Amino acid sequence: MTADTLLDVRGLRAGYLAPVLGPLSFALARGEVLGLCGPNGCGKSTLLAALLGNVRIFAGDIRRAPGAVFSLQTQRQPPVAGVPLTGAELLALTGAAAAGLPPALAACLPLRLDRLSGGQRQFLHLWACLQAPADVVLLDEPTNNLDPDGVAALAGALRARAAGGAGLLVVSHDAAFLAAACDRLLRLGGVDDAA
Ligand SMILES: Nc1ncnc2c1ncn2[C@@H]1O[C@H](COP(=O)(O)OP(=O)(O)OP(=O)(O)O)[C@@H](O)[C@H]1O
Repeated sequence: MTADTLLDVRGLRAGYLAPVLGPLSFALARGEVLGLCGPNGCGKSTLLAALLGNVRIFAGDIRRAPGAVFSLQTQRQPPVAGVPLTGAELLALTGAAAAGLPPALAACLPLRLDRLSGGQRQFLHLWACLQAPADVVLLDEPTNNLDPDGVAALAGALRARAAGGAGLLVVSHDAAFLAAACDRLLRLGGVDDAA
């Protein structure tokens, strides 16, 4: 691992009762946005979970930079119905700064999350993850529910976060978004992946 390497994955096979991905090898460096794509069920979400030690590792090695802090946005938003939590409070919970939020979203910050639209809520949830004080940011389908302006704003925010020194791994089926936001792509195709 070099000084800038945040993650170094070698020959990883991971899954549940049996492996669902790999063997897979790749590295992620500071300042880099790595896109992760591939068909439904090929193991993209499982890979994110494996990086945090949340699924079974059958083979291989995951090396993390010592002391690196990880932030994960999953496809499942936490339930907010009936919870009097505002957008501003959500950002405070993860330590995320509001600076850089698109103005329409910044205007939503004083409002309860359960009174926002699905896209507004999605954007604030992923902003809370993206801008948390982490070295590695893992995002799973962050463009879900976003309109084209939101997708463009998100791509810019990812680039800015990487320029600030983080490393990002972003799962998406949106090829145009990945092309706009990422430095390179890792394509998963099943249990014979090799990168
Ligand atoms: N908790 C689980 N227990 C057992 N198998 C699971 C579990 N979660 C996912 N799987 C299986 O692992 C495989 C990979 O799932 P995963 O969610 O990683 O795919 P994905 O590439 O993220 O898919 P999508 O593009 O649909 O989000 C699938 O065959 C799925 O059925």
